[in-house]
Amino acid sequence: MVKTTNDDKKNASSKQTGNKKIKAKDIKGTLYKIWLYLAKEKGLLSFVLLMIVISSALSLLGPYLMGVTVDRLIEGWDTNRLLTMLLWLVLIYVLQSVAVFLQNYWMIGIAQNVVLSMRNQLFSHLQKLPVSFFQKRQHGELMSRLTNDMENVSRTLNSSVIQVVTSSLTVLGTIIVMFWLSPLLTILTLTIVPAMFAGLKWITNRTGQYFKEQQKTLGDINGYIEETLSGQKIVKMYSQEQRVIEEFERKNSALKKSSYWAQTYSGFIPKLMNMLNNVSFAVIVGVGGILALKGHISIGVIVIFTTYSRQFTRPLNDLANQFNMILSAVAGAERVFQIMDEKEEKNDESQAKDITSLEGDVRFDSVSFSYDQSVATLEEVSFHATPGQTVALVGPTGAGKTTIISLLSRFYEVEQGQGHIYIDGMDIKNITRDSLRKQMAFVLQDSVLFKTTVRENIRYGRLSATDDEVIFAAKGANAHDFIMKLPNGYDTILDSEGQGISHGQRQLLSIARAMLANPSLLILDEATSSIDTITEMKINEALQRLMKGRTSFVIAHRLNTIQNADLIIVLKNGKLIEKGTHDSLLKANGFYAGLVHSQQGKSTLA
Ligand SMILES: Nc1ncnc2c1ncn2[C@@H]1O[C@H](COP(=O)(O)OP(=O)(O)OP(=O)(O)O)[C@@H](O)[C@H]1O
Repeated sequence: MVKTTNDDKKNASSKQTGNKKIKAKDIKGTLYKIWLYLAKEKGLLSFVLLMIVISSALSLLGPYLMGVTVDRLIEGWDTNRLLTMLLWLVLIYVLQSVAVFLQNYWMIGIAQNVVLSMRNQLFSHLQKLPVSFFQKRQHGELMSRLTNDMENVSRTLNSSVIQVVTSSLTVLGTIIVMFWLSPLLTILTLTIVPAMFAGLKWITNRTGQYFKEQQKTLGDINGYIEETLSGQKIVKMYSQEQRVIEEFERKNSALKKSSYWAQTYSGFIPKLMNMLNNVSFAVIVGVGGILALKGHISIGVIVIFTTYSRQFTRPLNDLANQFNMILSAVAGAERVFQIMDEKEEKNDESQAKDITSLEGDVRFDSVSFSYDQSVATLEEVSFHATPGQTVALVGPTGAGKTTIISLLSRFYEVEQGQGHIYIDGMDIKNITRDSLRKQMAFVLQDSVLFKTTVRENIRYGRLSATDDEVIFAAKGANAHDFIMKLPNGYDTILDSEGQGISHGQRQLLSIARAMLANPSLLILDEATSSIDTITEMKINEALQRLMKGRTSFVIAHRLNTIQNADLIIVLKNGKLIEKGTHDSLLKANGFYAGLVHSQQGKSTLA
């Protein structure tokens, strides 16, 4: 078994960070943006800098005074003087620790303030971005920017910034004092540096290769575990257990091999540093001894140099390690800023008005639309829904049903000259987005629930609703009975995955939320997944109640809702090819009639 020490792990992790493919494209620009955040904390930052200067200076002063003490002892200092000097030394080291503590304490405060405001700004900016932005990106990737990337920035600001400044100051100060004491011995000590970096480079090149391999095989094995766990049922059904185990063992062996070499090579780093430190120690003591014998330097100078040489190689090594971490944090910050630079949803037109109520008269007038300006998603779609009507949108997958809803809710905009959408006779461009959406409610296939109580989940429909109103809505949605059977009734905490309640019950909650919102326009995206007959009946009954007196748009997958719709709009390849009632369309014996006949006996239409 390969043993790993803490140092090895530290080196390994810093190496891994360095190996990640993310690299900042505009380091200068990103650093400037980070600086703008840091600059808000200028006062505290100058205290931190002061503490860094003090602690670095004291770290030079301590060893220097020790050397002086050795020389004075040789010259015949008495015990009293020695004790006084020792007290000074204790004071210096105590003060240095205090300065280090304060610089860390204040810097953590600064870092957390910066991260707090970056995270707040990023989150609130995300809320203002248009729907099209989210459709182009994976949620996992966005989550990673809010969590991993921010964490990366936070960690680096917390420690790396201080370490880089302290290390640079210490290295610079040490070299200056060493030159002042003995240029010859300084040059000899410094010769160790190129050897140290050459050795480090040799090892890092090797480890880099193996760490890359290790990351790849680790990703591979993780993916395989996830795949087989989520597909356990299929694995068992087809009796593939043995084959899966063999494949896993093969991947596991590959991981062991790459990890073995990665750890072995990275394990050399601290050993090499130690060896070089010992060599430099021997050189200083040997050459220093000769120089002292010849009267060029005192014994005290040798003592100072031996401490300084350690004090000098360690920060150099730290600087090299921190460099990788800082680069990866800058890349993380850049990814955060990229989102902050994304354009927010367009402002409402200057003439746009707030609306407080709607009759629910909806008219599409020759509306055309394209997501990417090349392929037409909708072509000259026109229809008219009068208040209270139920409109069913029917058509094969990709026909443009969801796009019609997205345009109606202004998640996307109809471009100039591409037609108009009127609500109660007003072009929707002249209605503010916020007030328009307040008049709409959505019951979608996948009901979105939040990790809070049932009560608050329903109240999301109208935040000002009282508890009684919430219960009234739940009763109207046929949800009250099942809620009362939950462990804590309305106070039961749901999780966002909706565990503990069925798919159908989630739909009922979603209907209750819509009832509470009391919208003029209702959008329903029928659930396609199988729901038991009793719950389905409850859902249908609740929906009929919800739809009463409101203009409703139903993206229809089932025959029963469509049969009762006042208007059925049949779409194909973005074109409205038929419209009418179920009976009239059946009589016309066109595309819709064909769809109905071909789907007879099946549960879904589209
Ligand atoms: N955000 C988007 N960016 C680019 N193209 C899109 C986007 N959303 C939908 N489309 C494309 O527009 C066309 C119409 O999609 P839409 O979602 O409106 O169809 P639909 O009838 O609702 O389909 P389904 O029944 O499968 O939900 C499809 O070809 C789809 O690939």
